[in-house]
Amino acid sequence: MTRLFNDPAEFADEVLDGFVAAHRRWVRRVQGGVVRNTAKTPGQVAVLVGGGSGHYPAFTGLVGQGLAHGAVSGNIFASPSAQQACSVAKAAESGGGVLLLFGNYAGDVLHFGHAAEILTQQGIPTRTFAVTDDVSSAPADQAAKRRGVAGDLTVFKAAAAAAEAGLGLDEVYRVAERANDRTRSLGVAFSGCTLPGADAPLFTVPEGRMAVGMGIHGEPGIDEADVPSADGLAELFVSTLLADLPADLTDVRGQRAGVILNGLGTVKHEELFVVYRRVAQLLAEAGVEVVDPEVGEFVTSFDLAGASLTLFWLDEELERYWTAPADAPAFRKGSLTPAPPAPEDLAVDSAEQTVPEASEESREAAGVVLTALEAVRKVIDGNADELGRIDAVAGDGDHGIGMQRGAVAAVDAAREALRLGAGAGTLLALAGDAWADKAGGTSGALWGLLLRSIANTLGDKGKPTAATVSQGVAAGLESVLKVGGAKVGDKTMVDVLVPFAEALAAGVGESRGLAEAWGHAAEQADAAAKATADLVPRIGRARPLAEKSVGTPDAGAVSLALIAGVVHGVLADRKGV
Ligand SMILES: Nc1ncnc2c1ncn2[C@@H]1O[C@H](COP(=O)(O)OP(=O)(O)O)[C@@H](O)[C@H]1O
Ligand SMILES: O=C(COP(=O)(O)O)[C@@H](O)CO
Repeated sequence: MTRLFNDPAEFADEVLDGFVAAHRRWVRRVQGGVVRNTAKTPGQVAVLVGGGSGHYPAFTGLVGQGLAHGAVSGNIFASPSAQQACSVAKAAESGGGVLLLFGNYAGDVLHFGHAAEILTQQGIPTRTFAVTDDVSSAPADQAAKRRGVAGDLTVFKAAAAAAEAGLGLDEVYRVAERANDRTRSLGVAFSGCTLPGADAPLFTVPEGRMAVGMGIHGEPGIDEADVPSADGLAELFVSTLLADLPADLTDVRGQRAGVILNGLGTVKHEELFVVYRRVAQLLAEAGVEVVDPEVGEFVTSFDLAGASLTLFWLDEELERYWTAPADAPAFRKGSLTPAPPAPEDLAVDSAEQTVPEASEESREAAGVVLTALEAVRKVIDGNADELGRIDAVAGDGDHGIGMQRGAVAAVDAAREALRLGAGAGTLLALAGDAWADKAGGTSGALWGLLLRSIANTLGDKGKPTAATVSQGVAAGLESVLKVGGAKVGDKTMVDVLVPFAEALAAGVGESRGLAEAWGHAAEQADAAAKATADLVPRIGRARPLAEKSVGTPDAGAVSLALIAGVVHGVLADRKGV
């Protein structure tokens, strides 16, 4: 239960403000996250870590000498945006390129991947790597599908120490990959977490029972069992992880391993030490030599009651990086020579925004686009709680907040664009970028793409027509399919976007006006969204909770249908559109 918060939608930003205020020796705030507050080493690879909030000390608490150069910080349990990652990367990089490290979650993969493309195009060589240490999230022969949990720390630490040692970008990437190959984690949960403002936990575990293999956003595990003794939990952890070894390791006797016993939110350090006592005995009995074990909180899951064990199988190189000194707000090891503080003035991009020239007709249409976005904002505001509730049935409960943050940002950006004289295309493009930036998460990335695709087709020259709008929606659909990889029937927003785009194109092809064709398409969208209740999810976070989700529609499908409906209202009010 989270007791102390103000506006839930502002919680993650306010966490960041307070964190930075308390840790100025290590970090400074930049757009999108934090960077080290110490002088840069020219030519050093900048290792940036990131993901959603709610996992402290991941990710911001791991920024400092010997560890990350910066952290990109999203909303609670939602990946940050590509814009945030670009902004933090530009503040942190010092000429050696950038490695973006994050856990393997859809939104993170989309946003960090897009950021890497943008940064590389802008002359900053950038690579990404997704951590996949959670053995419960996929079988060993599908290790690339596994989620990233507390093993984030071993990969972050090894890569960052390699960067600190002066290795180049490709070499630092190689170290991250090797560290990930040799890291395995298993988590358990005794009760769920409750996000700020929510009146119920995101998920529950029956009293006296334990979810085995549960992920850090309540993703279901592989089993449920009675809550064991501390020794019993240690035995489960160690036996499971010794049965899932890296491919190049067959006999653990004589091997050296880093160990992390991680509290997931509300398990006391004292309880962890009791568990660790037995973990250490069991590893010694198996002939494993433990190196620099860590017991505490490293990657949490808000106020979830649970714990995880991570084994990091070391070779000579990985051990050097695992044991190298580090000094971050939430992780200190050894002693190092403090770097001088960073200069006061980190370059801030303060150039006045301008917009390309637009025709009179396009500027007029931009006003209609703004009205439509205002209607979208209103309908999302009115349904945010319900969207969160639906998303919590099988997802992570953040869809309402994410859509709300996206819609608010889109309207603000669109108003400013209109003030600057933008045409319809530019206004919608800026709104889409602002949506993706503030919403984060999978749907933020996809909504940003969708709006940008429509914007590109509208352009700033002539009056948007039914045909250009329909082509824009079709282009948006194509991008969402390509980038998101979902198909019809997977139980996502695609199940609504496909019939919507098809009905719109058909209506426009029959020479109906835009408002009429859109209205018909919106009815199809509404029916398609309702029909997703019958589907079993095959992609995204809802996939593992497949059965639980049947009977509830997909949150992203519902929000898309709501939006299609209110935009029709705006178009219908504009006779002749
Ligand atoms: N690969 C995908 N392609 C299209 N839509 C997707 C995909 N994955 C998830 N979605 C949509 O995103 C919605 C979840 O959005 P949101 O909660 O904002 O993101 P996250 O799951 O990253 O927190 C889902 O309800 C679904 O409609
Ligand atoms: O939840 C997270 C990312 O989830 P997405 O579904 O990818 O948005 C985040 O907490 C871990 O980075």
